[in-house]
Amino acid sequence: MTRKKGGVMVSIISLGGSIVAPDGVDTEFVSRFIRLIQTYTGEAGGEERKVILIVGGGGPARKYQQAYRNIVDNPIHDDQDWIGIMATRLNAELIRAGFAGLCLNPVVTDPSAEFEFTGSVLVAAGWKPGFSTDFDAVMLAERFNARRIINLSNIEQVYTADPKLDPNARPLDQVSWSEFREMVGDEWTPGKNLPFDPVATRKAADMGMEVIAAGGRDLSNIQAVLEGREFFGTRIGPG
Ligand SMILES: Nc1ncnc2c1ncn2[C@@H]1O[C@H](COP(=O)(O)OP(=O)(O)O)[C@@H](O)[C@H]1O
Ligand SMILES: O=c1ccn([C@@H]2O[C@H](COP(=O)(O)OP(=O)(O)O)[C@@H](O)[C@H]2O)c(=O)[nH]1
Repeated sequence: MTRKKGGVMVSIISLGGSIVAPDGVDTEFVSRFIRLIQTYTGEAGGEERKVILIVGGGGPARKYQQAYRNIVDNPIHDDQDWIGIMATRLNAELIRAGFAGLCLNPVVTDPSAEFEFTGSVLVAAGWKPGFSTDFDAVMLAERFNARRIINLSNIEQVYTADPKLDPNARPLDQVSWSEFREMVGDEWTPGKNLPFDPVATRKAADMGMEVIAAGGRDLSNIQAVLEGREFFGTRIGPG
């Protein structure tokens, strides 16, 4: 999550579309979340605090992808992904504009390209087919030498299996990359609901990163994660 260089600390947050736009936009959550980040970046924590938010597609991404699958006989993976990407960009544009003066740069849609980060907050969205915004978050973490990604979703912890499908699924406080890879598999499926996508998982594991998976709606818990205090969630990391 963090990089301390020249007194600047950059936190990388993968903001799940499921909490920004579960169906339509959750405006109450979005305004409360923006206020939290405004307060966090505004406080002097001994160094300048900056935040990069990578925003997912949520309900609109899945609905439009489903509509496309209903319309054509042989839906193409890449086209499903491009539809999802556009939903991430719409959500991201809303968040960027919501930050007003704190976010001075355009939404980043290619984490490998040159871009400026002059404000306190930078907003990123989907890039290209083949993975989710989790992968874009890993790319940005690599670029900013961050060891940690905060992954906020509609679920408070990672479970042994999808708790919506498996009643015996157990929540985990900690899970190693190798165990997690067994859970999520290796293959990318457009629109798939997973705590962290398989392609992002491979890269984050190779880089020895740590992902903190936590619920997006508990703002005091998010603050605790940002400030390096005790929190409720799951640590995914090297074994
Ligand atoms: N092992 C697991 N642990 C927790 N959630 C899982 C797991 N496998 C699948 N899921 C599903 O992943 C969902 C979160 O992914 P997703 O809906 O894509 O969130 P976001 O939009 O926040 O990225 C959960 O609500 C849950 O149904
Ligand atoms: O760089 C990206 C980011 C997103 N997507 C597509 O957009 C969808 C929605 O993004 P994401 O899964 O990150 O949203 P969230 O799970 O947070 O709602 C994904 O399932 C992919 O189909 C993509 O192809 N490339």
